[in-house]
Amino acid sequence: MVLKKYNINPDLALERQKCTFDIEEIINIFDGGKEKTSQRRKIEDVVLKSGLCHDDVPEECMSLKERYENAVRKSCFFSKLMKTELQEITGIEDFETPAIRRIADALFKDISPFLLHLGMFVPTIIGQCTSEQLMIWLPKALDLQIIGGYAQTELGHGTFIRGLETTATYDADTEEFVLHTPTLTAHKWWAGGLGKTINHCIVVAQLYTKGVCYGTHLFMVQIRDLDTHMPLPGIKVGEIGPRMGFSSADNGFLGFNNFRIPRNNMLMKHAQVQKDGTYVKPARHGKLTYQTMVFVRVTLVNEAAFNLSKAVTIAVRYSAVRRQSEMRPNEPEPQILDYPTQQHKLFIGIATAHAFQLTANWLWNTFKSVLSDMKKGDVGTLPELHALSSCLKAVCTSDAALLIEQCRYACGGHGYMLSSNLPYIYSFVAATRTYEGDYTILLLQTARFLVKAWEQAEAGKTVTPTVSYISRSLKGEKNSWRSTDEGIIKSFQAVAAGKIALCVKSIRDRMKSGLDYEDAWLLTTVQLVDAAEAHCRSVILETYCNEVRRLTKSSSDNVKIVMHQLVTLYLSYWTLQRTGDLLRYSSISEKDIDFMQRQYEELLQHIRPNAVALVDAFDLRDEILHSSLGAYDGRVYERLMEQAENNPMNAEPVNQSFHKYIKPLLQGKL
Ligand SMILES: CCCCC/C=C\C/C=C\C/C=C\C/C=C\C/C=C/C(=O)SCCNC(=O)CCNC(=O)[C@H](O)C(C)(C)COP(=O)(O)OP(=O)(O)OC[C@H]1O[C@@H](n2cnc3c(N)ncnc32)[C@H](O)[C@@H]1OP(=O)(O)O
Ligand SMILES: Cc1cc2nc3c(=O)[nH]c(=O)nc-3n(C[C@H](O)[C@H](O)[C@H](O)COP(=O)(O)OP(=O)(O)OC[C@H]3O[C@@H](n4cnc5c(N)ncnc54)[C@H](O)[C@@H]3O)c2cc1C
Repeated sequence: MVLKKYNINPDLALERQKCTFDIEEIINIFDGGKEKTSQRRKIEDVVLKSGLCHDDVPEECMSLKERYENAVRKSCFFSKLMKTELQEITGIEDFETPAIRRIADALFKDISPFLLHLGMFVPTIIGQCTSEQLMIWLPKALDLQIIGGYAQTELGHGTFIRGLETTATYDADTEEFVLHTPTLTAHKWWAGGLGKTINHCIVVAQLYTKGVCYGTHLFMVQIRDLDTHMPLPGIKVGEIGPRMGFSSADNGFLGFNNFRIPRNNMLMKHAQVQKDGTYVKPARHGKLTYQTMVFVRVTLVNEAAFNLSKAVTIAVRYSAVRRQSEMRPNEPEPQILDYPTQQHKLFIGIATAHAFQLTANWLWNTFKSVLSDMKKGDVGTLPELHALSSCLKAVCTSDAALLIEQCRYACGGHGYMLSSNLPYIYSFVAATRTYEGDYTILLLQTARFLVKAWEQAEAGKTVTPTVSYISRSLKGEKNSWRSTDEGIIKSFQAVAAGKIALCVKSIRDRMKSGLDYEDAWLLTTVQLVDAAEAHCRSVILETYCNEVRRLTKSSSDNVKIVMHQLVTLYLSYWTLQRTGDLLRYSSISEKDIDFMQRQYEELLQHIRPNAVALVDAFDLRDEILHSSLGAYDGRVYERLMEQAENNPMNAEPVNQSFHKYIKPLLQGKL
């Protein structure tokens, strides 16, 4: 759609005059410096000027097939643009560039069918191939001579990877693997792009050689002819059908009928099958084939932050424009943003977007540092990364989904319109809670790490920094509540330590009563999930505070004030959400809780004048927001009417169904 130009809505113009800080300063902080802001804007200019974002009809008014075809068209031209003009700005290998991810949303209101190519296929090649394999596939994949996806999940199993049924049996006579789908439930299911788009695929299958099963391994498989795009003989492939979101991407199913691939198509960086069929197991760590999942979990924290920032931008701008009800008789209707309950719904969204973005950046740096350790042969930091990325992916995607839905509630009926974009943002983020490891499953992985850390600390061993609070707790350090940043973080750590202690005790008590470890663990899983969530909260709170302090060191006083107001709001909000836990595990009193409640309500008032400026500081262009409610100019009603008038349903004054059905019904002739 071409966005019509309007003058700024007067309410929104007034809001911007109230701003107490330099927006550009905050924009630079989140981009990582002035240079990066300028590079991002250049990238956005190039993409927006390309005309690629244009749709003849709104995406939501297209059929599923049209949506898919439109998304493929845009993906192809976008890829070409990335190879040409954008390459000059970013450098071809720089797929990490967050600016590319951001501007991709200007093209796709839903998602690109190529997402998994960049999001999982290329990262798997980079992380799992030998250098010889890398030289064969990486240039082709980066140049889009081959397009790929990641097919792990099957109809019968997603979570339990060890239970996957697809087999890859080595045939030493021909030096090939034979891929086979032995049952209905063994069909690959869900892989993005698989339905119609991709010609190659990373397939996760149980490896058999010399009659022995060695568990799941990764294989590069060509599934379609490069010229005709027809499925290769022995391949059954298609689209799985409409779903809650992801409508413009083709999630697919895949089955193999004794399909042969060369030996070299097993990704052999970590484990190998030699020509004679001898299996060589990974030298360092048994779970290195899970590395792409860890990578995506890390990027999903960023997705949670980015999508929440979009939703809260839309809802805050709308709330500044929308007037409803009256605060006192005969007074003009106030902006709904003036209601404290509305501020309560929204300002936590702004603070959370900051908290998650800074946590995502920190996690990304941790990920890079673990990768560099692993390159040197040291896998010692991997368990902590796995525990961190698991709980942060679970909690951040889950919180973001809830807060995005809250943004929709905050926009009343208009938030329910697809043109608000809130339903799209929600359905995308809701899926992130499930894929790449379901919420509960990932928290249980973190819980395993926490229980182990507890046992290590008990044995007097040093534990990693993110769980050092366990050692303090075991030394008998009592928590004394203080309502400062550090004080609150310490109390949240005391909550996490208290919950981990209870889990350990429950497991041990259950074992004493005769249960084996597996049953004792199983019966404690409700508490274990809770403990892992509490640990994750303490990590987010601490990272957010530390990062704001670090990043605003040389900022102006006004930016320091407003960024710190949001930190305090976040800490107060979570204190009030978790009073039960804090009363149980810290020395917080009723009086302290009253103080926190008052502080929270005062903060809402302090933040109120800067609310619009704070969402402007996410620097999200209208073309990325795609929202009739959230555009920079605040012309909500004009856009809603514009969209209604453009609705293809209104192209004819009388729909044919009147003549076919309604009229005969009215006349008793049906
Ligand atoms: C156009 C431009 C766009 C740019 C694109 C860039 C970014 C885009 C952003 C979006 C993202 C991209 C794509 C998004 C779209 C959709 C993608 C969706 C993809 C998928 O969903 S793929 C399928 C994912 N599936 C899962 O996640 C399954 C979850 N299950 C598991 O991970 C495992 O089964 C399990 C639950 C971890 C259990 O595994 P298991 O082998 O049974 O192990 P355990 O016995 O439980 O544990 C043994 C031991 O191993 C440790 N462990 C487990 N996992 C790992 C790991 N990953 N790393 C390190 N260690 C691990 C575990 O902790 C245990 O350790 P102990 O010491 O306790 O023994
Ligand atoms: C939009 C979308 C895109 C996807 N894209 C891909 C892709 O590109 N490639 C790919 O391979 N896969 C993909 N997936 C699949 C995805 O990774 C899985 O759906 C996900 O990992 C969850 O697994 P599942 O469906 O088997 O859920 P299940 O494991 O069946 O989960 C169902 C419920 O059971 C619970 N549960 C399961 N096991 C346990 C346990 N041990 N303890 C306690 N509770 C348990 C879960 O918590 C959950 O509540 C995609 C999924 C979606 C929704």
